[in-house]
Amino acid sequence: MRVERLELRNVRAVLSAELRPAQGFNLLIGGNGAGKTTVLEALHLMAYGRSFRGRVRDGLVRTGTEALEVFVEWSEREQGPSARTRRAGVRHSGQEWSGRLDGQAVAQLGDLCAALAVVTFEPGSHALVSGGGEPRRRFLDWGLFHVEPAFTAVWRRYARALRQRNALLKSRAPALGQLEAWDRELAASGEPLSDFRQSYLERVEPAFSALAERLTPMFGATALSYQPGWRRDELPLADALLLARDRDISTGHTSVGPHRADWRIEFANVASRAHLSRGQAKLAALCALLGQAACHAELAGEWPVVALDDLASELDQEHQARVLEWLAAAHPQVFITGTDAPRWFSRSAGVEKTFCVTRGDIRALDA
Ligand SMILES: Nc1ncnc2c1ncn2[C@@H]1O[C@H](COP(=O)(O)OP(=O)(O)OP(=O)(O)O)[C@@H](O)[C@H]1O
Repeated sequence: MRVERLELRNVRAVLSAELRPAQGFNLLIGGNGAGKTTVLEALHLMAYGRSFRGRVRDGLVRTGTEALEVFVEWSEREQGPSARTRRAGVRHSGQEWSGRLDGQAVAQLGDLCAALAVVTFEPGSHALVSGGGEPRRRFLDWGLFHVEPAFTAVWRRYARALRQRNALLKSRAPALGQLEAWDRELAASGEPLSDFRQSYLERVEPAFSALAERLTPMFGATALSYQPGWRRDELPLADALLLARDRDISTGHTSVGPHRADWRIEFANVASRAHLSRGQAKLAALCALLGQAACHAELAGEWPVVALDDLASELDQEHQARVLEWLAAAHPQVFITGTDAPRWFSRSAGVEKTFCVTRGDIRALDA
């Protein structure tokens, strides 16, 4: 996947900008507060429906304007017979939005997000390792939305059943027949949902381990282990829901199921993730994200776009070099922001295009 054109209007400090990035490495260089991260946020918005720094209404729309606009044109499967150019645009006020994909209005933001695949590593990415389970579940679900056509329906069915069951539980005296009906729905969707997630994690693991060997050899051998959200090795979800029913009625929420699922990175030489420094947690998160990108390349037949925010301040030079060498060999389209170019580029001719960002103004440097 390769972004050919990216347009931003009224996104934070950027009044209006158009970028025509290259395949390979694209650097966005500028001073603090210049608007470099904003470009990655715009890409992320198109791929996830929100910025990695929060929702659109949390400050993404330029002050004094009504709505932001982002437009992306990208090519898909450039090498194959099904090569095509796709176009997506979104206008978002923070409250309301409208979007178009390939000339058609889209009904759900999710339809836009399913089209463009972007993997973003940013200062908050360590939450993938050191935070709660939510970002790790999102990690799995994002991958599956893109590579497993049957996943979305199963996910929606489970989410709906969970909402309904929780609403019923909150009524404190739920009708047993209704509760049983939603339990059946949860079990019927939760079992395949867990199968999808578990097998996806197994698919990510080899790429993750290969990267970890390269980036974090001091941690020793690695594994990714999945926790389904109930004792799946002992009983089916239907039984787990039945066993938890009295407790769930008294607490007013569903205590077992894939919405409580999680996964863990296990390193042979690290007793607990609490022993990881923040920088080490970031490295582990980067291995997971790039492992996911590599897995996506294998399953979807092409690389997602890779966005690395402020790489030089996140990793030391040795680790930057290892990451950049790996990316140079794999050759996805990459966007990297920084106040300066990572030093690795001074010894390699890897940069395809550099954009100078100054107070919301973005200009390509002539090669
Ligand atoms: N809603 C907004 N309207 C106008 N300007 C905004 C808005 N939100 C943020 N800004 C400005 O946009 C800039 C933030 O841009 P961004 O975070 O992309 O900078 P950056 O180049 O990545 O900076 P750094 O190197 O410090 O991380 C800041 O100058 C900030 O004051």
